[in-house]
Amino acid sequence: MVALSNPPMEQFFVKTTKPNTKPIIIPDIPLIDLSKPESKQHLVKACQDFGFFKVVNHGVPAKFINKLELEAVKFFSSPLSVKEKSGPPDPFGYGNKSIGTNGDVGWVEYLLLNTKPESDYPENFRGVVNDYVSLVKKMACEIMELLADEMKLQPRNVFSKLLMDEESDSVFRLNHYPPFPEIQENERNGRKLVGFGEHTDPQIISVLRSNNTSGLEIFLRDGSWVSVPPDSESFFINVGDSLQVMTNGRFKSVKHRVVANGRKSRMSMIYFGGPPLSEKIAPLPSLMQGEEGSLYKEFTWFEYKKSAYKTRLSDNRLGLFEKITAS
Ligand SMILES: C=C1C[C@]23C[C@@]1(O)CC[C@H]2[C@@]12CC[C@H](O)[C@@](C)(C(=O)O1)[C@H]2[C@@H]3C(=O)O
Ligand SMILES: O=C(O)CCC(=O)C(=O)O
Ligand SMILES: [Fe+2]
Repeated sequence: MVALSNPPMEQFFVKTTKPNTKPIIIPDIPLIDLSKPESKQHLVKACQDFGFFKVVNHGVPAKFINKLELEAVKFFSSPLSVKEKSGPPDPFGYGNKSIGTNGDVGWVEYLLLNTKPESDYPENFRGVVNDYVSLVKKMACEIMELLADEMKLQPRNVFSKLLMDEESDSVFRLNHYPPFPEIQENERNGRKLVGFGEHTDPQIISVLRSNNTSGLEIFLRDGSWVSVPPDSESFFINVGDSLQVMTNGRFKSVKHRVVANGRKSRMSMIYFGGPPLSEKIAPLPSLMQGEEGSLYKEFTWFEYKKSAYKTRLSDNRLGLFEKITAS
């Protein structure tokens, strides 16, 4: 029998630019209060400036979040041999340390689930995941309708209908980042342990909720990585590559990553809202002004996804679809 070896530990680290420095805490992470009507302008600005924001007063009852978190804790604390019965992630299922199929590794174990009804889920997850996903999808749709309103796009469900479509190709992910005790020693040497390497999400919108353990970092346009303070009662939203294309680059899909924590486990749950496979991903005609041309070649979500899944996490996936413009 051939023993499967773990990837060498060196592969799990990234160099930090300045050793011995504390992570920068994002100064003003855009905060959207969904109970306030003026959130619309704020939302558009957050999508343009950061591609990332935090949502409060979101209307998702804590009971549904807690139930799912409890099942996730139970699942990840079960023996590896039990978890592996739900793997490998091809593309759905349990995965451990290896992300995707192109050589990425991370200090993480996870469960990737199809959000389509009747999908095959590990025991105890079916009801809780379905309840959670429907609520979070509803919130994502509300956000996208507010965005459409503010941008004067007709109909106002121009984005949200893609997630509501029966054929919507959405994914749900549970990530568990175990603590890594030797982290401080590594940080002193200017190295961070990567939980989930830098990347952008390919879909339209991602809705993330985590426990109160830090780790998520976003990449700002000034070239710095900033740590996002965790908040288990809020949701964090990020613009995906497809929404960047549909807005012809007005909204930015944010580059983000997760670094491991020295003392505590981080647990996150993410809904990735995607369009149907056959959907053409292109700038919305009603958004284009004057002589403005599309920045992107034409493609369907199926074509983008197929290409994206051949890439490594940190690759610029959209680059392949950008039009080359003469300057
Ligand atoms: C390395 C990879 C993992 C990923 C598929 C890919 O080839 C490139 C995109 C990755 C990503 C990032 C966002 C989501 O977590 C994810 C499920 C997705 O749709 O694209 C993952 C993919 C994955 O883990 O399979
Ligand atoms: O686990 C997290 O906090 C973020 C993970 C992530 O970015 C992803 O799964 O695409
Ligand atoms: Fe992500």
